[in-house]
Amino acid sequence: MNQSKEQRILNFVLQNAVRGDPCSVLDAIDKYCSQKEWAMNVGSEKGVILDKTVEEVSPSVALELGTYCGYSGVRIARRLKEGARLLTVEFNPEFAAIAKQMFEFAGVQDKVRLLEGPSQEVIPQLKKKYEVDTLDFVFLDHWKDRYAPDTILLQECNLLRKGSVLLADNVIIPGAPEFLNYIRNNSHFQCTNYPSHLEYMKAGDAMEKAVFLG
Ligand SMILES: CNc1ncnc2c1ncn2[C@@H]1O[C@H](/C=C/CNC(=O)c2cc(-c3ccc(F)cc3)cc(O)c2O)[C@H](F)[C@H]1O
Ligand SMILES: [Mg+2]
Repeated sequence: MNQSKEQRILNFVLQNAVRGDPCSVLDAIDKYCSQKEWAMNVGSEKGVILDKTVEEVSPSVALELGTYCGYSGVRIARRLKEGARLLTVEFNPEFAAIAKQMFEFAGVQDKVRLLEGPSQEVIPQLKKKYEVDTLDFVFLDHWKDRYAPDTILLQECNLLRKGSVLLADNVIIPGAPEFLNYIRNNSHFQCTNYPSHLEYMKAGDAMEKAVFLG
């Protein structure tokens, strides 16, 4: 059975990156996806916005929705302080298996916990099953029409506290109009837009940061 693109990305990392070196893993994925096969990783340009936001927030507990191959999970985990953890949610078993191997090769597996399942089922379990009190940082990068409902669900489950930071990828391409409309017209969130470019392409894209005001 011929391999998937995601398996080819992982193989390229295993053969070209350095085990235990997260930066070399990110560089290998960016090299493969810019030169061989495009893939929907947040990429190096928007990745810097992600890095800066994680450094600014310095989260103890971070959540990622949409693990895919683990690129942004490695990107976030490598910046986490001692004892901090990333919970990342992925419902496609093939992608989850790829991402798990990516985290182990990068050496961030002790900081990352991959939760297999749909976000709408996992989010309500975070407090009881995964011992989360509140989330300091949330990276949204899953199906774009799920950004708004999951942001509402996070609030309904009391997972946000004053100062919790949401960062959403792709608010231009593919776009998340319902999310932008919801979050920018909601007095409980302070929003900032970060113009950038679509990963590995010249087209314009942007990230949106939303700070929960409580
Ligand atoms: C709905 N709840 C979910 N729960 C758990 N895992 C989920 C859930 N929903 C999806 N997943 C999981 O999260 C991932 C989905 C990522 C979706 N990302 C994109 O579509 C996306 C698309 C483009 C793009 C831009 C231009 C173009 F021409 C074509 C594509 C660029 C981007 O940066 C993206 O992030 C994964 F695949 C899915 O199993
Ligand atoms: Mg994305």
